Amino acid sequence: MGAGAFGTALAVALARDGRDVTLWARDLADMATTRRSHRLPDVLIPEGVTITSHLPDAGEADTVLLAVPAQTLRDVLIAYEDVLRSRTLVACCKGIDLTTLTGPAATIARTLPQATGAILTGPSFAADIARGLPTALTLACGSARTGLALQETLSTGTLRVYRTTDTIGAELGGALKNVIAIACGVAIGAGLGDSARAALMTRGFAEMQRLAAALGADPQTLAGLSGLGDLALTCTSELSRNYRFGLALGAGASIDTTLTVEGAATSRAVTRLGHERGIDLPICAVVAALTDRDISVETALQTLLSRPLKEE
Ligand SMILES: NC(=O)c1ccc[n+]([C@@H]2O[C@H](COP(=O)([O-])OP(=O)(O)OC[C@H]3O[C@@H](n4cnc5c(N)ncnc54)[C@H](O)[C@@H]3O)[C@@H](O)[C@H]2O)c1
Ligand SMILES: O=P(O)(O)OC[C@H](O)CO
Repeated sequence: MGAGAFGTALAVALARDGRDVTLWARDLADMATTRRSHRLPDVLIPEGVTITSHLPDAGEADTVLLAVPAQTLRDVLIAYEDVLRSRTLVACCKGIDLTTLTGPAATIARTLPQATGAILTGPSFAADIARGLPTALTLACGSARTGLALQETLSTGTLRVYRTTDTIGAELGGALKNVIAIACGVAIGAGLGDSARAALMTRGFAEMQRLAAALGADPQTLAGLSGLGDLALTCTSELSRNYRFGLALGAGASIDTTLTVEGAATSRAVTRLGHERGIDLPICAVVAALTDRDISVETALQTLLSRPLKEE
């Protein structure tokens, strides 16, 4: 579900590997004839993928990949409850819901408790997956048995899927790395240098670990693909929309508001979560304030540099 960049890339990769795939688009436009998503225009969707805007066309499909933005996941689950509630739902989005302050796996569990929920996350650009470039992902599912089955279902010759039962760690890693990527983009966009970016990545990772530990995640999960792996990719590549959003903020350039930039809303959500739980998340808070245009880059920098000195 979701024929944007990621949903299309996953459909293409899985169909190429022989899976029976139906790709659901909210708005079909001319996709069924052009066999292209306007979010991934260079990629031709193979005939093996059934493209539809009518969800019941998914028929008996027992696994549904939800590749919609994190802030829309809850609405999608509610709108299509009848079709989704008895299936295995794999959230492919990276973010924290602003209303409930929950990640995708927890959002599924709360909204459709009868469904089996899982999350697919980790360092991966849609364009790379669609081109068949080697990519490693994390599949997190509270049920070890379902996780094992999903790992088999979603792995292909070029997509290597690792599994974990730590859904909270996996979803926090994917959500928070986007916030830190915005901070890194701002640093580079404002000309603060690579050393500043390395500091933000490292201290940002400390914030990810702190929040994850407080919410009951396994610290090892954060050191894996869904945390450190995706942080490394997103904070260093101009293919990342979150990083590019930060670059534009830092440079004072115009922002492309049509793009999905998950870290913007998530910076606000995790800042609220931090306040509620009494957890210090200074980089996330600064990103939220910058995103809301509440502070300048200069103030953001001074805020971080003037904090009390501490042990690492
Ligand atoms: N693009 C990537 O490289 C990539 C990689 C890994 C994970 N992701 C994650 O996948 C998620 C989706 O990202 P994307 O890149 O595909 O975004 P996108 O903007 O390319 O596509 C989003 C899709 O969701 C659809 N959509 C939006 N609101 C909807 C709603 N209310 N109901 C139904 N459909 C709706 C849009 O029509 C669009 O087709 C994000 O959480 C992102 O972090 C993306
Ligand atoms: O373009 P971004 O910033 O949403 O990043 C895409 C993926 O999450 C990278 O793993």
